[in-house]
Amino acid sequence: MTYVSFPADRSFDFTAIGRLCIDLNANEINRPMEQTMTFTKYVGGSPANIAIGMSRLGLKTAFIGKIADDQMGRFISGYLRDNGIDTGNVVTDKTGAVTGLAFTEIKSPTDCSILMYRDNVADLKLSPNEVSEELIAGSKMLLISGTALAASPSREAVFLALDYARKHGTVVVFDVDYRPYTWGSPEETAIYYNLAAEKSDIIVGTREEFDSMERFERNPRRIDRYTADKWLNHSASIVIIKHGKEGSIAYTKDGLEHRAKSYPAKVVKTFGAGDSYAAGFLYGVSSGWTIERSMEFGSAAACIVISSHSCSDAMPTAEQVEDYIKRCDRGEITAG
Ligand SMILES: Nc1ncnc2c1ncn2[C@@H]1O[C@H](COP(=O)(O)OP(=O)(O)OP(=O)(O)O)[C@@H](O)[C@H]1O
Ligand SMILES: O=C(O)C[C@@H](O)[C@H](O)C(=O)CO
Repeated sequence: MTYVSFPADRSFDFTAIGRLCIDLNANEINRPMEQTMTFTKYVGGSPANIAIGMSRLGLKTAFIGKIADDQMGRFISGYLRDNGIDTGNVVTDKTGAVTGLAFTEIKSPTDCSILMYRDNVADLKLSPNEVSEELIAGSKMLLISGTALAASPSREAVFLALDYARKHGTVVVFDVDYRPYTWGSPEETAIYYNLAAEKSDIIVGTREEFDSMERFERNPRRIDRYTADKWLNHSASIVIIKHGKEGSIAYTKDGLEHRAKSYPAKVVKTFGAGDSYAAGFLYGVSSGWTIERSMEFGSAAACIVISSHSCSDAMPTAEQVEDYIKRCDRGEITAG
C-alpha cells in the first residue's frame, strides 16, 4: 500500500530547512554537567542530524539554512559538504549572529538533558528571499523542523518553503521538534505548529510534542487516535507518534494503525533517537517499503545513535542498520 507518492526525476531525494548548530556533548558522562570539564564538538540541530542521516543512507540531500560568519559556521558547512550534502542554499549571516549551542548532559543512559544557548542565533535569521524555490521544486521531499517556526524571519521563510513545496508537488514532512527554550509562549507554539501541520503530508512527533499542538483542544487523556485523525483529516497521509523505548505508532489515511517493535540497545544517551528514527523511516517509505518495515528500520537506526556518544557523527549507513537488525534477530544484542 502506497500512502505517499514521492515525485520521480528530482535532483534531490531530500531537503531539510531549519537549524544548523553545534552539539557539545559531555565527555565525562554519568555525572551532572556541573562536574563536566570537557566536551566533544559535533554538528547538531535536529534537521541537520536528519539530513546527515539521509545522506549517510545514500540519498541525494540538500539543506536550506543560515550559519554564523565564524569558525563554527565554517565548521558546519564544511562538515555538510564532507558528508555529501548540497550547501548551495546554506547562507552566511552578516549581522554578527552566532551559532546555536546544545550542551548535552549525560547523567545516566536514561537521564540526559540539553542546555541550549540560542540567543541571536543565525539559523532563525533565514529570510524568505533566501529560500530557493528551484531547490524545493527539485526535491522529492522537504523536511520542516518545528523550531524553525519559533521566530521571524525564519518563520516566514519556512511558510514560503511550505508553499513552494505544495506548488511543486514536493512531499512535506513536518518533524514537530518542540524545544521550549526558543518560543515566546506555549500558545504561540500551538498556533504556528498547527498552521504548518495543516500543510504537511507526513507528521512525526512525540506524544508530548503533539500535546504542545493541542493547547486549544480537548484531548485530556492524550489519545493518539484523536491526534492522528485530526491531521489525517487535513493534508496528512501518515502521522507518526513516537513513544521512546516503547516504540512508535503510525496512523494512515485509510484508518489503519501500524505498530513496529523497537530493538534492544546498549544506551549511552537518549537524544538523537528521534532524528535517526526519522531518517530511517523516511529512507524506507521513500524507497517504497511498507510502513512497518520503514518504522523498524528507523528504530534500528535510532538504536545505533543512542548507543553512541554523538548524534550526527553516529548516523548509520543502510548496511549498518541492516546489520544491526540481523544481529538483534540473532540475539547478539541485548538492552543494557
Ligand atoms: N531506549 C531505547 N531503546 C530502543 N529504542 C529506542 C529507545 N529510545 C528510543 N528508541 C527508538 O527511537 C524512536 C524515537 O525515539 P523517541 O520516541 O525518544 O523520539 P524523540 O523524543 O524525538 O527522540 P530525541 O531524544 O532524539 O528527541 C522510538 O520510537 C524507538 O523506536
Ligand atoms: O536539535 C537540537 O538543537 C539538539 C541536537 O543538536 C541534538 O543532537 C539532539 O538533541 C538531537 O535530538
